[in-house]
Amino acid sequence: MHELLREAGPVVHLSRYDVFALARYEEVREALVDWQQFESGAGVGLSNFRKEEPWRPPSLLLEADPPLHDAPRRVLTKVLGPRALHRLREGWAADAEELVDAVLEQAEFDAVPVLTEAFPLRVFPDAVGIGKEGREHLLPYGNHAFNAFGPHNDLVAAGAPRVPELGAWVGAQCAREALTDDGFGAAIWAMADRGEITEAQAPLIVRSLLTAGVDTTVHGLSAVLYAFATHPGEWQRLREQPGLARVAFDEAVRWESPVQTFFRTATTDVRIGNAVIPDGHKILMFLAAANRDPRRWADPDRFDLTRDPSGHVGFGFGIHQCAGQHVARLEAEALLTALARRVERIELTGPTKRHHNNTLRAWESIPVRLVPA
Ligand code: HEM
Ligand SMILES: CC(C)Cc1ccc(C(=O)O)cc1
Repeated sequence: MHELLREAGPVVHLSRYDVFALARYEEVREALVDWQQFESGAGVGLSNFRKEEPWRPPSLLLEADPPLHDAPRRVLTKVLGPRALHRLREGWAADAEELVDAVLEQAEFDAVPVLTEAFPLRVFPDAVGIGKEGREHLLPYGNHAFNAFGPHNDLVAAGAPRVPELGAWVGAQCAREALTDDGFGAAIWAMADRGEITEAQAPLIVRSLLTAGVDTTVHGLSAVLYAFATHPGEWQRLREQPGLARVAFDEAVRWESPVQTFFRTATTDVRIGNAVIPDGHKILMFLAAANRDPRRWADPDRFDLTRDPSGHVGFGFGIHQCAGQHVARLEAEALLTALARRVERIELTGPTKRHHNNTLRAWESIPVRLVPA
């Protein structure tokens, strides 16, 4: 389907929702970079916040344009910066080794609940500094948030009944008194003390971490695990060169694109090629199609560790490029390094199952056998 969209032209009008689709690498990258003509402030889903009430108060990063976007972004860039991640590195590596040693006791298991869900849920909530109770709310909350970027279909309807409870729990975790004093959350509140942001903005910035930081890495880790289970030659390459773990994750994010699509809104009549996108219309960006555009990538459908995946749009591009990409990469590096040292081969032991979501390319089940090294 992505091929069809790419070949139909630089812009494709999808009449069902009256949106303008971009599926080629150049056009997607340019739309992501051109925040003035393609705004985020009207929402990055199908819903236009200028016409419809958002399902929750808009994000101060994702759903904001400069200048409102600037201070919250500066804060998250610092809070999720190299120094903060350096402090987490050793602990996350040890946690990953412990988890992998434990799963190697089992001959066969479903890698999704046991590994790719378990690891992010083991390290990330503690890194944010939220309480131990109720963490089972995180995945369904994120799952609904990602569905909510799409049309009001059965997936959104299925999640709607739990929104009040999930939203209340997530909101409560963002309060200063709910957070430990050593996590990302406390660091965000400390920025409010320094006047970099207001006290009113602090909880919403913590909410961004809880919304964007769990389901994405769960499905990103599932994607890289599935890639290695189906490409044994690449797994051997990683075992020979464990330093390839980080680039392997980026190649998996390019190849699978856990975040498949999201939108921008035209702030004027925008000309692309010989098409004009009328002011106020939604633009749907197909990241996965851009990440496999033969105009940009040689042999695009191949998961290939010898490729340089930099420049992929799986984490977005430009001023909204993923603020947590280094957190995601550190999680992946920890888990992949622990696996590469201990596992000779990853084998699928049964049919895999997808988890359907309006935005995420997600996994329900990946049954595997890990052959110990
Ligand atoms: C594999 C994992 C991940 C993927 C594929 C991913 C993907 C993305 C993408 C495509 C965007 C751009 C959205 C846009 O341009 O409108 C984005 C933004 C963002 N991501 Fe990630 N993300 C991941 C993990 C994370 C994590 C772990 C965190 C938090 C620690 C996070 C926090 C954010 C935030 C706050 C934004 C908004 C940035 C802004 O608007 O300035 N993400 N992410
Ligand atoms: C790919 C993006 C749409 C992921 C995402 C979700 C939510 C937020 C937030 O700020 O709540 C930020 C980023």
